[in-house]
Amino acid sequence: MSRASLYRYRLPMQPGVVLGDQRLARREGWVVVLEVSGRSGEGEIAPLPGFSRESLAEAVTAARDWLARWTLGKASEAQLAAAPPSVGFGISCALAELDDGLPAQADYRSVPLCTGDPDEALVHLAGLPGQKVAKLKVGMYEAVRDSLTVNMLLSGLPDLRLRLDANRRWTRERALQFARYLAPDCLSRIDFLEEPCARTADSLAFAAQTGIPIAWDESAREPGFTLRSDPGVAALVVKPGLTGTLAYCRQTLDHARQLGVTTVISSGVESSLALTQLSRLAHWLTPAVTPGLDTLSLMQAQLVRPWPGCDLPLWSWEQLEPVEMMP
Ligand SMILES: O=C(O)CCC(=O)C1=CC=C[C@@H](O)[C@@H]1C(=O)O
Ligand SMILES: [Mg+2]
Repeated sequence: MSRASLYRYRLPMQPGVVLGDQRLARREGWVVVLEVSGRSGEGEIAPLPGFSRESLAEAVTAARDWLARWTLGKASEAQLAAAPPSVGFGISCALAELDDGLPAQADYRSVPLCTGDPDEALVHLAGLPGQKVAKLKVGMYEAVRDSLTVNMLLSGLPDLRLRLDANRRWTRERALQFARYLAPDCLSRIDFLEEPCARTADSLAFAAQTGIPIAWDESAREPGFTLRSDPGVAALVVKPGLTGTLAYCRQTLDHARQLGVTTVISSGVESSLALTQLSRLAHWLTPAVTPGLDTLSLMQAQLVRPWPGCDLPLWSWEQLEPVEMMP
């Protein structure tokens, strides 16, 4: 006997959270629960506004449709692969948990995300043990201000390395302006700059002209994108929650590895439920690369599965809204 359930959640974000070009007051999505012969598996379906092509309505419609067929034994992996990415990811995680297809082990490491006051970030990073790598958003202010922040962090902490992310906000000229203001002795400690320019050609030209390695993130999820081992491309950021089924994510990671491109598993600002699954996935498939999963600090609560060490309130199943499934 197969049983599928969907639960709607609406988690409040911290005040002032801006992702891409959108302010996000709350994070909405669904938890899918699959039960078969006393075993169960869970997954999270959470398209991210401004980053996912599918809307919340499209996601839940596709999820209810596939799940209705699954309970009748008439759904296929191919149909799931053709579903919107957030649906493919959430349901494939639940299916994987049903048959132990997602290893339970994780180390819950993450590269800290620097948000808010750079001086506070400096103090926080100074206290971190071991190899210091942090992520910093750029492109939201003037190029000179962003470069001053980068210079301050890297000169203040000689053992710090940075992942930067412009979310395709710059023109080539603005990106080059940013690079010109960077302290030359700091450049070697920038692991990569995600998505500097709106146009991929400009991002490649930026990498070639400045020697600053870039990483693809949003571009790699655009229709027609082909990953190549272009000079200057250091990494591919993979957000499984926005990419698709676990099988497709594995294919994507394997393809990048064959091209010699480092892969970094990253959060799509899912709840603690999916983030713990992403940590397991990173430990399994990209164990040598610390993932970018430090997004719980953007939220005001966790969801049914806590992230170890996080002291945000944990919402229980009773705080979720059951969704009526298709007959
Ligand atoms: O990658 C990380 O370290 C954390 C996740 C993260 O930076 C992002 C998540 C979702 C959207 C963006 O704001 C941003 C990104 O573009 O990578
Ligand atoms: Mg990014």
